[in-house]
Amino acid sequence: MQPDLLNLHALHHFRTRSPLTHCMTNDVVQTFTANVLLALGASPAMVIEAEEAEQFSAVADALLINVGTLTASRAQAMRRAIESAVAVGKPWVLDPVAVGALGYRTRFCQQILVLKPAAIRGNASEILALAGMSAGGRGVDTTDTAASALPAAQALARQTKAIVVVTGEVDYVTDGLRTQTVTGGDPMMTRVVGTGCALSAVVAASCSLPGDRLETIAAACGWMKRAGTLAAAQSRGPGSFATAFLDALWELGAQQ
Ligand SMILES: Nc1ncnc2c1ncn2[C@@H]1O[C@H](COP(=O)(O)OP(=O)(O)O)[C@@H](O)[C@H]1O
Ligand SMILES: Cc1ncsc1CCOP(=O)(O)O
Repeated sequence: MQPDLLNLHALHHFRTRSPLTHCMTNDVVQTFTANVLLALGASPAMVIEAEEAEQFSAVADALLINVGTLTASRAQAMRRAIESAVAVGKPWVLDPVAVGALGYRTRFCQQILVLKPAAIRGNASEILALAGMSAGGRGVDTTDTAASALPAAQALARQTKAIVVVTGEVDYVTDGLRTQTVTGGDPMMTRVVGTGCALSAVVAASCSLPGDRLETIAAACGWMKRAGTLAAAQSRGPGSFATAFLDALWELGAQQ
């Protein structure tokens, strides 16, 4: 990551505005996602019942839709929440967990793309599959590199008008015309569940900020990568990494 991509100005803005972030996410990563948002200064809320989700997404600053543990009733609630957010101009972000590998969620994600997500964040296999260019990864894990998925990300961005983020050893953030590259992080980020899902929540929160959305989302990717680098240097394995990662997000900007 280039130093300026940490974008401390955007980080200060993010913390000051503390985006109220409505997370409709999977069962595995709820607490970690909330803690990542809190460590960065945002305000998470996990509201999932259809009636409440519809109500809350109109009030929150941004909505995250993560299909990691999708069920039919959750799909219905998610659709109502998205429609409600869109009706009042609030941004929503899609994390297409394991799309391509599994049929029901793949069809659901393809259907909701017409509701115009502000951004889509996935690993390489998920982005390739959502773009219709491959059959998906190994469950929730990628079998492709982010670089190999960049053309698919750019095509998906042009098709949907969303900012598309494809993550991995290098993250790419694209609107189909411009592409930002974010380096850094550590492979240990893939040994703790939820770093990708939590990044998608941070991307959602970032979408609520004014300014150049591509730049802000790239900054958000940089914050996560920077925290991953710092945490890896201070930890002994996945357990201490997760704790050090949250601490690093909390301290981000203090000594950089
Ligand atoms: N090999 C790697 N080196 C450095 N950072 C990585 C690596 N793989 C993934 N990351 C980072 O881990 C986070 C999760 O990305 P990824 O593993 O692609 O998502 P997912 O959890 O959805 O599969 C991102 O911040 C990404 O930049
Ligand atoms: C393990 C698992 N199973 C269904 S959702 C999920 C979490 C995936 O989280 P991430 O891709 O961010 O590590």
